[in-house]
Amino acid sequence: MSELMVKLNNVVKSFDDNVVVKNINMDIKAGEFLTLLGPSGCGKTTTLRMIAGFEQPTDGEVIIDGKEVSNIPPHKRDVNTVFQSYALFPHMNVTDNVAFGLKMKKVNKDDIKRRVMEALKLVQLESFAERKPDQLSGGQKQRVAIARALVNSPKVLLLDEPLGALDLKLRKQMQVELKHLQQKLGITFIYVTHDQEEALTMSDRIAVMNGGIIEQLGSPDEIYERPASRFVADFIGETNLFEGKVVELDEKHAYLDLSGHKIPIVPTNPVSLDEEVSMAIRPERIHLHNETNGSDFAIPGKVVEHIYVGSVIKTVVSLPGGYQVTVNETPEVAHSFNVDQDVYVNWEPDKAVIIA
Ligand SMILES: Nc1ncnc2c1ncn2[C@@H]1O[C@H](COP(=O)(O)OP(=O)(O)OP(=O)(O)O)[C@@H](O)[C@H]1O
Repeated sequence: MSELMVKLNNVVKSFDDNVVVKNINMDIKAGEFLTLLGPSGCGKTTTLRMIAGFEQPTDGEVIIDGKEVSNIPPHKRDVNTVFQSYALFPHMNVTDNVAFGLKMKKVNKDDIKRRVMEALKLVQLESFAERKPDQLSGGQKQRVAIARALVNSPKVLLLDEPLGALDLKLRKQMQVELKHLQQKLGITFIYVTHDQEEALTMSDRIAVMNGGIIEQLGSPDEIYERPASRFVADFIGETNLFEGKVVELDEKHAYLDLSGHKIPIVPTNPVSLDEEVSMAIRPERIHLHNETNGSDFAIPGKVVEHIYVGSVIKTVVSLPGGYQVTVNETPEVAHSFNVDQDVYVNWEPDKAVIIA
């Protein structure tokens, strides 16, 4: 997976005076599943459309498989796009929808038939070949759209919120199917979504975008466990954020002062004495205790409420300095602490991250 497939080189896109993609650089490897993730309006779709060829960069280069393609139209690039809206031809049956691109390219009839059947088989729609789009469910329509893209054997498949119109259960099922398909075919997938759970489930790497820039590019694990910025920590999953001053440093730890309590952290980036920093800790990394238990540190607090969310309970605890933290625990553990009870919270020092 080391061969480079798509390269974005200082790519900028403006619409009139509005710069919506600001100097993006990104290397996407052959066979990689890369997701552009971010809130509405952050520039994900515009970035994808520049790779597809539907938009031209205002500045910079788009390189696909070693070739600069910025001025090459979409149909001459080795890429295909799957849209949320499916974009199927309503008057054509499934076979004709999937065959359309190959017919336009004047591929011979036998090859078209074979390739269409192969593509329908990949998405498990062989028995639906004669149906029209309005005789299919949303998930089946999206499978047709995927088959229509795959039939061209593109080097890169671009997917713009392809599961956005499906209900939660079907979306989860299709996420797994799409990931398996991508692994089986070994095609580079570039996937746009604003759904962080979807991105974490499917991707080899995620580019978290915000305001036209990439805030962080990394594996789901890196993005989740080591968010590089406050925005990433906040946008991906749930997190507890603290502000504090570095009051002590030793070989392994930095110690933050949080309203008079010294909190040890294992910093991944160098920090200096007296520096004001932000610290993020995930709810599932915080533990509740009745006593200090002689641990390295324990912050006293009071249970505010329990929130039920299925298999975990979110316990909100007020801490000194006006902070409130959310702690995820199993129902058994959470229920052993009552609302208004005095408690202690702590975590492993290496589970907290210092962020920019
Ligand atoms: N053709 C256009 N003309 C003018 N502005 C545009 C055009 N296309 C996109 N924009 C603007 O560019 C910004 C980024 O849009 P883009 O569609 O890339 O965002 P997105 O991250 O994909 O958001 P969403 O998740 O809502 O689709 C938005 O402010 C949008 O209004």
